[in-house]
Amino acid sequence: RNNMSWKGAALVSCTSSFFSLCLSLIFFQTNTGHEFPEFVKIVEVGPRDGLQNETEIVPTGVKIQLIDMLSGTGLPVIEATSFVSSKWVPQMADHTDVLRGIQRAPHVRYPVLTPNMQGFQDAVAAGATEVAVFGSASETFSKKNINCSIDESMLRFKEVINTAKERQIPVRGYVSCALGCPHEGYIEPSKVSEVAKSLYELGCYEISLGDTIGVGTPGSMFKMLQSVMKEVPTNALAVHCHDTYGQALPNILTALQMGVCVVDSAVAGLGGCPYAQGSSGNVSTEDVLYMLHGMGIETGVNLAKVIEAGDFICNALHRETNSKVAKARGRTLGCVSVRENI
Ligand SMILES: CC(C)(COP(=O)([O-])OP(=O)([O-])OC[C@H]1O[C@@H](n2cnc3c(N)ncnc32)[C@H](O)[C@@H]1OP(=O)([O-])[O-])[C@@H](O)C(=O)NCCC(=O)NCCSC(=O)C[C@@](C)(O)CC(=O)[O-]
Repeated sequence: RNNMSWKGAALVSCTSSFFSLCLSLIFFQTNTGHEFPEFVKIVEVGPRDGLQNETEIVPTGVKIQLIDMLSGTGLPVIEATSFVSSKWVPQMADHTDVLRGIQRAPHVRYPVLTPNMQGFQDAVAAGATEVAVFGSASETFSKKNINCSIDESMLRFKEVINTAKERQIPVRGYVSCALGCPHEGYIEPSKVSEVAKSLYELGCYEISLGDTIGVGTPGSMFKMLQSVMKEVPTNALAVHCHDTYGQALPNILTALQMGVCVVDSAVAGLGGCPYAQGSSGNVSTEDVLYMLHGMGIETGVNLAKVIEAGDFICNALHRETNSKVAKARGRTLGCVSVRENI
């Protein structure tokens, strides 16, 4: 009887979640007038965002092999490492060896994080051809993450972006805490749009809006994007969702429906930010691909090969994958269409 009532409750809960998701999508559709995009660009952040929070140092060879495996999956962008202080993030201390050690595939871009001129110069010396600066919509997070205020960070980024322009190096920009801050809590959408606008005007070609601690919902994602889209063209926006509250896929779906067609994700759902305690990994690349392919949205990425790369890194880390799709793949689900998506 307990089992039956549990199943009944689960069914009611799933059915009501499904209907509320459908209702919210209909609401968003009528309010945004957008259809889903036909193609979505996936930015794989596993080797950087995914690994930066690991307490045990991951051998450089493992990082290189992971990136090389991901390079063979059809992913167009793989964020390889970050040129930050090794005192702050020891896991990324081998950035130069990683960047020099990977086999670059011709159609893949390998951006690296550069918080300041020192990081930029080291990255270029190591062979970086694309970089990313990372700001925050929260003053406190900015201080804790990069040791300066938002205004100071913009001055540093301006120098990086201007030098990058001279060398024709594209720069991506991140806005952390776009849907909440581990220290300040709620962040006004207007603050997110202000920081996104500054980065865009400085010359970042794409602005990735990070739900750093994974607290967002389709409701807050909708409001935040509505505000940002007044300042930055939609085709220059990306979403970067962590899955702490299990909202990453619905949040991404909301963004897609509003016209965003760039999604950051991490193989095996690795990750977390060293300066955002308790936040879980990024949304898994496998789960995003499964959803997109199931909707008929093209990505050019081979999901089965991403799952293989996920198996590799999870074995190396002695860890179970965070990807629901990778977990489900090993089971007999008795449903042909599920396998077709893989
Ligand atoms: C930004 C800094 C470097 C400022 O750090 P600082 O201590 O304020 O820097 P400083 O300019 O005062 O210099 C102090 C020392 O740091 C060195 N230094 C200075 N710059 C560099 C550099 N680039 N690389 C290596 N070393 C550097 C510098 O040479 C000096 O060395 P010392 O003389 O003491 O030996 C520091 O705060 C830092 O490294 N922070 C790391 C932040 C980080 O990596 N956070 C995680 C990534 S962000 C994230 O995960 C969010 C995101 C992007 O994924 C999106 C989302 O989910 O929201």
